[in-house]
Amino acid sequence: MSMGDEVRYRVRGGNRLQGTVFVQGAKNAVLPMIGASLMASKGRTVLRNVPIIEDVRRAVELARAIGAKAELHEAERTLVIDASTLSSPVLPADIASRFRGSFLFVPALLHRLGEAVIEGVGGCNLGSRNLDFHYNGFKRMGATVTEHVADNGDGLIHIKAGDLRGATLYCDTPSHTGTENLIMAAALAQGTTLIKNCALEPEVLDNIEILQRMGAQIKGGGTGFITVEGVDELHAVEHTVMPDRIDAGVFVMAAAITGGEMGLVGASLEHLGVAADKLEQMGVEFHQEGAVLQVRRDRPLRPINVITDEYPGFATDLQSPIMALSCLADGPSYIYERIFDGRFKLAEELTKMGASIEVDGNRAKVNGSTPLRGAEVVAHDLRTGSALVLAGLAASDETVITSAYYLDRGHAHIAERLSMMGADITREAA
Ligand SMILES: CC(=O)N[C@H]1[C@@H](OP(=O)(O)OP(=O)(O)OC[C@H]2O[C@@H](n3ccc(=O)[nH]c3=O)[C@H](O)[C@@H]2O)O[C@H](CO)[C@@H](O)[C@@H]1O
Ligand SMILES: C=C(OP(=O)(O)O)C(=O)O
Repeated sequence: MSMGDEVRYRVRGGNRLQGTVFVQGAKNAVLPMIGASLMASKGRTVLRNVPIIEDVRRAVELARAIGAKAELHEAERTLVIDASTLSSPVLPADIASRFRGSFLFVPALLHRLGEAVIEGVGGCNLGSRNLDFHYNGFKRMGATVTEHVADNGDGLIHIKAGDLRGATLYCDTPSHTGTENLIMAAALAQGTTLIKNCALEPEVLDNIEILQRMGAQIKGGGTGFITVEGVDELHAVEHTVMPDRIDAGVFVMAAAITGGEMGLVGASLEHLGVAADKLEQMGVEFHQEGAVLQVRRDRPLRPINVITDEYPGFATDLQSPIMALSCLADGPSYIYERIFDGRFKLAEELTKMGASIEVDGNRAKVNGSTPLRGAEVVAHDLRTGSALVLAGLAASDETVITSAYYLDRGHAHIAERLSMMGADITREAA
């Protein structure tokens, strides 16, 4: 990722955070919604509460690259998409390989143009990230999937839709984007589709909601079995993106790691799933007051045992942040990463800051409590980035986080939002 090293964050730790913060719209909800909006052959889709993050900027570029009109009104946090002019089935590598959500454009291309050409798929490098559940599902519905080598030697994948027909589909494990892509493929297919072992994440449900408002016939959202009755067309609608539970979780932990107190506007305790219970066990107090989640931590941090799992289990995207927090807990914490097989690169960065962490495959033991000190550290991926910001907030001296484009992929205005609560953090872009 070439832009990676150009962005840096500098954090000077030690300040207790206090105040009110606005939780952004959810990255993992808006990306499939942009994919859904491309399925409407006429009209303009209006998405509200859109997070102003790099992944959304890439999605806008990609929508334009395939012929749609897309305007991101940053001050209004509103995205307007007119997909009536969709014209190219090619997802070009220079944009598509910079974010994972690019693959959520595939169902729209299959339905609208009869084919999709995938030159690259991005996303954080977290070990192996396969797409077989998606490809197998598309094939069961009648698509053909072939791999080619382009003239420049790079591999590309060509999916030809034919007439997509309803079928019985499944995910081997409840894949988040897999469930979304199969629902979108089924929404405009002929006949009925049953999808087994579906993901239950709130973002999947928010995406089902927009699709239903567009005219899709979907039943069973929030259960392991989803049935989709294909319809002939979907129409453009207006929809407000749900709040980002991972962004909320990071701010809860910013309050926790600094011994602070915060009101999070838009955060939902329910959406935090087991993460809320784990943070409570560590010593965080929560009070949901309508749309505001009040949090504080004024007792010593206790160690924790975390097992990442699909929703409502402990979200893997909060695993790195809680690893940073557990460095300051009073005793050993145990973390078992079950979703991705390469999501512990953070450990070596935290070690540079004085942490003591033993990694063994997908398990890590964090030997707390060790005082953290500022260092120059690398954001290997988005959540490593947010975890290092947290560590920096609690560390002595200055922490410099390089390769921080990743952080901007998923968090909007993070330096400004933390500064408003008393943090000393600045963003530098070369
Ligand atoms: C844009 C988006 O929404 N990203 C989220 C989404 O990623 P994403 O949708 O890519 O994650 P999945 O739920 O698909 O992946 C979970 C696991 O299933 C495996 N798998 C997945 C699909 C497949 O076809 N074959 C296969 O083997 C993956 O390698 C991984 O080990 O869910 C992840 C897990 O909650 C989050 O960390 C990401 O932030
Ligand atoms: C892994 C993540 O995102 P993506 O799937 O977009 O790479 C993430 O949000 O932490």
